[in-house]
Amino acid sequence: MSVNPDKEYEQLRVSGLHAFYGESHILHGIDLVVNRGELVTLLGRNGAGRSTTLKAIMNMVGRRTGSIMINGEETMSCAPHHIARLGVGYCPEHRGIFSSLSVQENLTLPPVVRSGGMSLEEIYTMFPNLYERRTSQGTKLSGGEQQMLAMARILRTGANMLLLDEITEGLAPVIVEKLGEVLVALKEKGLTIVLVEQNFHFAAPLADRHYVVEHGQIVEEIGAHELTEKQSVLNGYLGV
Ligand SMILES: Nc1ncnc2c1ncn2[C@@H]1O[C@H](COP(=O)(O)OP(=O)(O)OP(=O)(O)O)[C@@H](O)[C@H]1O
Repeated sequence: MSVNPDKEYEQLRVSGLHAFYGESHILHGIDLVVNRGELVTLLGRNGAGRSTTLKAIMNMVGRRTGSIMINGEETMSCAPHHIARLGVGYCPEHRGIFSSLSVQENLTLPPVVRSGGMSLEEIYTMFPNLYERRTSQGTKLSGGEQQMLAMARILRTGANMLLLDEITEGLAPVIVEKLGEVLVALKEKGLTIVLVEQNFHFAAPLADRHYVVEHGQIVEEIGAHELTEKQSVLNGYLGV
């Protein structure tokens, strides 16, 4: 797959983003920037608004106001499939696979929304256990295999920016470690990753920067190099 290696390129800019579920006002002016090739986390307590931020970027929540620029293009009025065509792949919290289909069918079914998607061969090299389970039905897969399949489906679509929501949730440590290796490999390919993650020990060594979300706003931005110095501030926000 080919990805622009220019790391200075600003791929995502969210400004003054408000989002609502019906009458509930959930996001109160989110501001964040993600550059090409960066891995950025959204940290915060349960209910802070991290998942809603990813859904709002995809235009998958109710009413929104503000601005979302992807590759310099304003996308507030774009449908989710248009946003996918701009290279954004969204992996929701509860995994998006077709459980009645086999692994291989799941990997060949998604429409290639843009050029540069990973070939089946590349996918099976990155996820050897999916190759071993290629004829197994989605329902027969372990949680970890389902998570890998969900990510693999997105990589098939040619996405170069991944919005990943709680991908390690409920998975065994050995699978979490494997997912970490996959994220490192994707970063090396130049992909941009926005990670909503409860498992800070998983996210910390992978991330370039962290945004802390509280009550639907970004309340702190912490660079990887500042983590030690700001650990107590971060712990305060996360309630640990
Ligand atoms: N479909 C929905 N309808 C109404 N309110 C919702 C909906 N989804 C989420 N919310 C509310 O929006 C707020 C933010 O939820 P969100 O899922 O974005 O939080 P989060 O930071 O990702 O934490 P969590 O890990 O709990 O999901 C919460 O108060 C939640 O109850």
